[in-house]
Amino acid sequence: MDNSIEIENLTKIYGGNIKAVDNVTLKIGRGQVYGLLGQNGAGKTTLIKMLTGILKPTSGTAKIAGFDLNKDALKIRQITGVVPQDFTTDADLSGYENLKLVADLYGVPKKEAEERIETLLNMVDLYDVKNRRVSAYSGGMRKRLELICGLINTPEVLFLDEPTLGLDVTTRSNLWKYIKSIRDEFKITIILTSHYLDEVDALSDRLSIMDHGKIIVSGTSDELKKSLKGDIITLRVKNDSEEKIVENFKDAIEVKKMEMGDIRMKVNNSDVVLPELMKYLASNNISPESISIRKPSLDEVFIEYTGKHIDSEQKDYAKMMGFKQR
Ligand SMILES: Nc1ncnc2c1ncn2[C@@H]1O[C@H](COP(=O)(O)OP(=O)(O)OP(=O)(O)O)[C@@H](O)[C@H]1O
Repeated sequence: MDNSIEIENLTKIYGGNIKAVDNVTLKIGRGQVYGLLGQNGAGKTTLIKMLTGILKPTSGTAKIAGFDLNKDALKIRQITGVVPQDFTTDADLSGYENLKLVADLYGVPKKEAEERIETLLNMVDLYDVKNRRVSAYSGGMRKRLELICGLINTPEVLFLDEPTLGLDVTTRSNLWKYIKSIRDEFKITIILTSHYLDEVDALSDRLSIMDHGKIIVSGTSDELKKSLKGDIITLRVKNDSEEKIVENFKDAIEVKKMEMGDIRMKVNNSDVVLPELMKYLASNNISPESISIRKPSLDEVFIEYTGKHIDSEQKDYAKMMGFKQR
């Protein structure tokens, strides 16, 4: 497949010792939605900033639509669109005025800009409110406006950094509809960073899991789920019983104590192991607080490859506390 992005050994070290992006090598095919999944602090934003020419890499290189990051940063800025995490639109201006401003910044000729703005506003169902001040938009409407601001220069590659961060569940899935229609209509490459598993699952053709600045694993969501092989039993018991259970079931494909007191057991066949487990708990007078069986999900994939939960809620709260709104 024709690649839209080719990254080679890209590294960013902040202040001499914070390795935010660590030797990333990755190829991203043209016309795909590519998900970068990782906890806050995994290095996703830093990677995007380098790929859009905003931040200079410490070492390594990348080509965006054939342009070299270290030589053609200006050109890269012209052919990419970025929708950052924080709002960039001006709340005191109308939706239309914001779009016009961005079009002017990119030097889009007047007539072309008018046509493009109209098409984009219709695409995300904002045409009827185009003259309303952005301060009167809902969070979802404003995000839709931000989304099309990133498309004004008809980019070859669109970067969406946590596009639905802080939005409620309904608004988030509503926004997914628009992201899908952008992909289908414009046939551009979309790089999407997110710490929402369902979002990356629903939107990405392929994805990479990032952790501590590194790409841990890449593939389609199905490939990654299939790579897990086996059912997952998650069990929560009182603390002093955990070690005994882990020891007793050490012949499972994998058994380990997780953070928050869970025991995670990967087994070939949960239909066989579950009755054994229940028998063991009963005969040892251990009453489980909770027990669940799951076929591999993207959540399990994340745990398998990073050794931890993605823990969205806590991070959302942290994010919301510092969420910039004008
Ligand atoms: N300007 C900066 N100076 C110093 N350290 C930074 C800077 N920007 C980011 N970092 C650090 O680099 C690491 C990666 O941050 P980055 O923002 O790229 O992660 P992320 O996965 O995008 O998370 P988030 O979604 O919170 O932005 C973190 O440890 C972060 O604290």
